[in-house]
Parts: sequence; C-alpha cells; structure tokens
Amino acid sequence: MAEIEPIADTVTSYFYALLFLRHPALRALFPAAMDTQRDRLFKALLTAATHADDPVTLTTYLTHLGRGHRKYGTRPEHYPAVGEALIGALARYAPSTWGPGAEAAWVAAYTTISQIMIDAATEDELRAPAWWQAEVVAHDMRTKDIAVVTVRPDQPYPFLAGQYTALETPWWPRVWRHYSFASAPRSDGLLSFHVKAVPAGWVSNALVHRARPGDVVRLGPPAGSMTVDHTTDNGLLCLGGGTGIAPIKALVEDVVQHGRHRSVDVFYGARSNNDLYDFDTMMRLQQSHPWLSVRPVVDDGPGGLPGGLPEAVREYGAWHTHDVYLSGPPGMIRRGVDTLLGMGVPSRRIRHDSIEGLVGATT
Ligand SMILES: NC(=O)C1=CN([C@@H]2O[C@H](COP(=O)(O)OP(=O)(O)OC[C@H]3O[C@@H](n4cnc5c(N)ncnc54)[C@H](O)[C@@H]3O)[C@@H](O)[C@H]2O)C=CC1
Repeated sequence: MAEIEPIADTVTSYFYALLFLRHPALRALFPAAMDTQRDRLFKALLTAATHADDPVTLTTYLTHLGRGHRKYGTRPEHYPAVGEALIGALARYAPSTWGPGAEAAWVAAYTTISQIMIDAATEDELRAPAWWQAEVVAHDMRTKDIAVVTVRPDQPYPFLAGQYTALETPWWPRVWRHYSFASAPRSDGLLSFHVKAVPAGWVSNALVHRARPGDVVRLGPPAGSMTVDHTTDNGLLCLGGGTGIAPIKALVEDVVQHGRHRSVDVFYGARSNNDLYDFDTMMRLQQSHPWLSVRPVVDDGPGGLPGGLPEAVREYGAWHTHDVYLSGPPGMIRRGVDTLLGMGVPSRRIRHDSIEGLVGATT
C-alpha cells in the first residue's frame, strides 16, 4: 500500500482498464464518468488495509460495503474478475515489493475481503431489497441553492435517526451520493433530505434545480452509526454546520419520540443568516420542548456568536458529561472534535459520520 499510495490515480486507472478490457460487460455497472469512482476504490482498499489487524472493524466495514454493492448489481461471479485486475495492477506498479510472497498475501487478503462482502450481500438478500424506488412528493427551495426534498419509498424503509443513505437520480445513472435523513422515521413513511447544489455537483444540482414531484429516485440501504444511545440519560450536545443540520434535526425528533426527555443543546452553524435555512423549524422544536436549546452561530453577521462553531461550543461550557454529535463540512468536524477532546470530552462520547463518507455527500 505504501508503494502504490503516491501513484494511486495511475494504479486505479490501470486497474479499471484491465478490468474492462478483460470483462467488457462489467463496464455497464459503473457510471459514465469514473473520476469519483477511482478515488472510492482506492479509499476502500486503504480502509481495508488499515484495519487488516482489527477483524471486528474490518468485518463491520466490509459487511456494509458488501450490502451496499447490491444496488450496483454486483454478483458473486464479478469478484474474481476484480481480484485478477487488482493483482495485475499491483504487480505492475509495486515492482520493488512484488514477488511470490506479496502476491500470495494479496490473493489471501482479497479472497477474505470478497468472501465477507459476498456473504453479507447473500444474507441481506433474505431481508431487504437491493434498492428502493422513491417518488419525489415535495420539493421546497429554502435558499437559491438549498432544497428540502421529500420522497415516498415504494416499500417500507427501516432506518434510525442520524443515519444516511446513497441516492441516485434518473439523470445521472449509476452516480450515487450520500445524504442524511432529515427526520426521524415518520408514521407516513416519507423521507426527507436537505440538498445543497455545489459547484460541479451533478447529483446535488439535479436534486435542487431539476427534480420535481413525480420524479423517481433510487435509494440504497441506510448506513451510519451516528445514532442516539437510548441506554443513557446523558445530555446531548449537537453541532450542525450548514446542511449538516439535517441529521441533527432527526436526532432531536428521535429524542422527542423516545419520550425520555434529556437535555439537548444544538449549535447550528452557518456562513450567514441567510444560510440558516432551517432555523424556523429548529425554533419551533425549541418552543415545544423546554429541554431543547438551539443556538445559531453565524460566521459573518449580527445575532450569532463570534469565533466559529467549535469556539462557540467551547465558550458555552463544560461538555464532558455529554454525548456529542457532529455533522457538517469535514473541516468543521475535524476542528470540532479537536476542540472537544481538548476540553476533556472522552473520544468514546463523540460521534460523527466518517469524513470519507461526507466527502461523498458534497457532490
Ligand atoms: N446534506 C446532508 O444531509 C448532510 C451534509 N453534510 C455535510 O455538511 C456540509 C455542509 O456544507 P455547507 O452547507 O456548504 O456548509 P458551510 O460551508 O456553509 O459551513 C457550515 C458551517 O460549518 C462551519 N465550518 C466550515 N468549515 C469549517 C472549518 N474548517 N472549521 C470550522 N468550522 C467550519 C462554518 O463556519 C459554518 O458555520 C457538506 O460537507 C456536507 O457533505 C453532513 C451531513 C449531512
């Protein structure tokens, strides 16, 4: 991995060239433009390699990855083809470490990885569809580039507040992006997402500027472990930056639904007042629930707190007995986690989605 990491782009391009040359039929499983896909393959390999000596984390990760691959139409017989192309690319681009020993080790590692993924997919087939079709039933523009999109899945969609899913639009086939559920599970089964159109973001621009009621999107299975721990009475400290407020709102609704009222402190960060697009909803929740406190933190305006979201949280207190949830841009999460650790909050009490998953959510 160390040898190929600096030339990851070249190695993955060569890998896909080998794969599609030897197995042209597999090209149809991938999006037309492969740029993000190339990064994803390498990041997945890197994640698997990083956790090679930690079987519990590795198996959890690969199980999720295997299930998630069902929506792409991946079949067990595809795995050996990928393995051959991988070995071919590594043999070519890791010349100083390659040899019979390295080859045997990679074959063993890939066999284990693919078997865990295949088993997870097979087991998942018994209880869940590979994907859900979902019809857009409401589309609400909140700012010139942020929309709240509400969909009705064609079958029941079980998930937990704080989780996210992968979403594919009809306009960009096989291009999937992650979005968090913006509400806790609802009795009417509807799901909503907060989407910001970002520059060069195909899926986000389509969802914000093109999608209308009646359009049908596809959803993958729910994922993510940023969920409320209902076994404790600890207070909740939630940091939501920009559209990262979506899963935080879901967590607050989850506490409401669960009925055991714990103190919940939400810090809602935005670049400007205008970007606080869900402020009214959060205020309504605060008015109905005395245990909830919502504080806006605006970078450049009156009414907010100076010094950015992490600094505002520091200013407001001692949070070391709270469970902490962070959701927003990767930089906000990194600085937020550093600030909280620096204040003595134990890392086991801090939850957020993987920075890698969030990178996928931005386009
Ligand atoms: N749409 C969704 O469901 C979800 C989105 N996200 C992620 O949230 C992000 C939202 O993006 P935008 O709305 O454009 O947010 P933004 O760029 O407007 O920033 C929102 C807040 O985060 C703060 N912030 C940004 N970078 C920071 C840094 N380096 N250090 C400290 N604070 C920082 C800002 O000051 C602001 O308060 C995206 O990265 C998205 O992937 C996360 C979870 C769910």
